[in-house]
Amino acid sequence: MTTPIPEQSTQKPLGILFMAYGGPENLDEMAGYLADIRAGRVTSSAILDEITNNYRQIGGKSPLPEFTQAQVDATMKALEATGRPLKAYIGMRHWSPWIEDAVRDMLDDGIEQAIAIVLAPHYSSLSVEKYQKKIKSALKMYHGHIDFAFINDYHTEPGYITALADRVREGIAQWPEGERDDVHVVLSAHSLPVRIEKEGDPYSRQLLESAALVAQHAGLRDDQWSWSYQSAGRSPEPWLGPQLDEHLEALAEKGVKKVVSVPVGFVSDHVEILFDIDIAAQEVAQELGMKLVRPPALNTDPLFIGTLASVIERKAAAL
Ligand SMILES: C=CC1=C(C)c2cc3[nH]c(cc4nc(cc5[nH]c(cc1n2)c(C)c5CCC(=O)O)C(CCC(=O)O)=C4C)c(C)c3C=C
Ligand SMILES: [Fe+2]
Ligand SMILES: [Fe+2]
Repeated sequence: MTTPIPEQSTQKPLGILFMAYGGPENLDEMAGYLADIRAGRVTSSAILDEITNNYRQIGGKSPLPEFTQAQVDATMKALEATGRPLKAYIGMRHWSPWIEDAVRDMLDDGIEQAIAIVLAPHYSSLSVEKYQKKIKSALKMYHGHIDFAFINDYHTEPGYITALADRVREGIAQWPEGERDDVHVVLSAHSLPVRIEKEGDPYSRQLLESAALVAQHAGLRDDQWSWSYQSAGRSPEPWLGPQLDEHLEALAEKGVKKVVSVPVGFVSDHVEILFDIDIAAQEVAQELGMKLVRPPALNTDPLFIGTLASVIERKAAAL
């Protein structure tokens, strides 16, 4: 008697490459990490010391790899319902596990078709495009071929917007009901050099689209929120502003005393939030006599994870 062989799917898994900025696992890795971010330009010891000290104050390592892993696990769980064989890979732009290593693993696994998504909802030639270029150059380097479909942006997705609007409401709710009308919400994102504007980069337009939608969904009055950039790089060229510290000063001059800070360009809690907002901006706010509340980043918020799963699913359906 022969035992029937269970029917097995012969469909090859679709690779899903999740990409993020990358962060050091300990302070000894800082010099190498900065060398990669600064494309080999020498980092002065003053800047190295300053940034190392920032990381020391948030626990001596970047929390980004762990948040990324948790976001990927949750998204893959949400995608199980599609019933399609999928395989997740994680590649970082500026530190290990490198995007190039993830592409190598995908080639070794025989992946033929894949979707690439950056854990950053807004497109820029200086961010998302650079991640995509790394995939292309890794394929060339390994003389391999994978048919990649790129997700460029997802900055107006309803789940992402609603999750951020929830954060805004959570922040405002820190004040007693009678005081909430006086709370001002500052929405922000990573600054980039001003030159991107002349190059027709969609980054700032997309950010302002997200911000306006978040404000609308949170039911904010037009005068109850404003936009600011943050975390400008340490290079001599002009960066998009206003920067968060000067923006807080301008708000204080207008009499604002209660502020909720919600960074819309970052999807997890890492140094640009944990140091740049929770320590540096908080210090400025206190000096100005303001109370500043910063609700947690999206991290594994089910609405955000649902957004990632939905944009991936839609891309997969269109292949
Ligand atoms: C939209 C673009 C960028 C995002 C998002 C971003 C996130 C991010 N950055 C750091 C840490 C550092 N960034 C640094 C410099 C730097 N960052 C960007 C863009 C984004 N970063 C640019 C264009 C630059 C300048 C690079 C250069 O050529 O000089 C640095 C280096 C020191 C400095 O210039 O401040 C650090 C450190 C993290 C952790 C992060 C989170 C996702
Ligand atoms: Fe950066
Ligand atoms: Fe930065």
